[in-house]
Amino acid sequence: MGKFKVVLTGQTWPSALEKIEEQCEVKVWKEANPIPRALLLEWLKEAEGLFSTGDVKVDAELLAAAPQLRVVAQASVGYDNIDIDACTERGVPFGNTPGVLVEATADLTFALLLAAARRIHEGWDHVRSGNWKSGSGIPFGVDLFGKTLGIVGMGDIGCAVARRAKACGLNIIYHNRSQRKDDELLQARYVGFDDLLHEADFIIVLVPLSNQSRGLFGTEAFAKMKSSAYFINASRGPVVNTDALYEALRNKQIAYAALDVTDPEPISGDHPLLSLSNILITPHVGSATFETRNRMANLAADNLLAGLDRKKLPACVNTSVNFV
Ligand SMILES: NC(=O)C1=CN([C@@H]2O[C@H](COP(=O)(O)OP(=O)(O)OC[C@H]3O[C@@H](n4cnc5c(N)ncnc54)[C@H](OP(=O)(O)O)[C@@H]3O)[C@@H](O)[C@H]2O)C=CC1
Ligand SMILES: O=C(O)C(=O)CO
Repeated sequence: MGKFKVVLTGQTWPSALEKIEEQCEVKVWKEANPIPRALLLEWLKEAEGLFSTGDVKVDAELLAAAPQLRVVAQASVGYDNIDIDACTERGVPFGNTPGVLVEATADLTFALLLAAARRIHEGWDHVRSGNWKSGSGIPFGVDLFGKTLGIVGMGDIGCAVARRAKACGLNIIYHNRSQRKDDELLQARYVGFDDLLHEADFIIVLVPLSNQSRGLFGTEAFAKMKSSAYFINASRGPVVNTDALYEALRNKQIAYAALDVTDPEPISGDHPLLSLSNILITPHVGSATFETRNRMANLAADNLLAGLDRKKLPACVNTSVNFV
């Protein structure tokens, strides 16, 4: 039997690539910019597997252009760029990478909270620019201990953030569409969305992007927050209305924002948000550690190879078409 034909929309880690290349003939997009749509569709004409690095839209048009496709695997837990219904209709299982990135993403999310609360980046700028002549002019922050953290999206990563927050003496409230069964264990209180906005000193957003969560944080939501609130988004940029966030920060309706994700993403260096002094932005690096990205690439490769073999994917989103 010949090798499977597989398309990779970007470069992946050597250990994962080696595994794929043992069984597949691969076409890899190696440029820094995303693969042009027309070229991707051309490449997919005969492809049996698609390995996505996250920067392509997988929809009915793409699936129609890939009649031999057996599986789509993506090296991320979020899959807002994938039309799951379209995959299911075509009988194509889609695999993502839950679990393996939880601790790294929780570390980064909590690091954003700490950096914003204690102005770590501003302190470093102060030192590096040679302005540290005495105790004056140093950036002052706010305490965490005894304050309230509101987590919107208390899932795998939200719970890992909650553990870190508990160790710092924060009280935790959270909002999901439904209450968790393990609140007591988590020592977290379930509240309605508006109550969370009113009560929280720090708000962390970790909801998947969906039609329900798109624009969840807009003018109305920011108006309900404390003027001393810190807002941290590590989920997806479009969960937040960027113009509304800009106004809320500019008018000091809220105190500070720290973002790992933006809309648009990447955000350009001359975007108005970047001119504000009460914001900190990292370039979507939640899972970006050597170990974690390696694990994600390998799980995605395992999903891909299982799908090509018509076997059960280790992590499948549309389980109704997962092979048994
Ligand atoms: N910055 C980065 O690099 C990374 C970002 N992410 C993002 O984080 C997201 C969360 O990941 P993970 O924790 O693994 O996912 P999980 O599925 O484990 O958790 C998601 C949680 O969000 C809740 N939720 C879903 N929709 C809504 C909604 N409309 N309103 C309120 N709560 C909602 C769910 O509860 P319920 O169903 O009860 O509502 C669930 O508890 C990913 O989808 C991804 O977008 C992930 C990894 C890295
Ligand atoms: O996994 C995800 O959803 C990311 O955003 C990148 O790790």
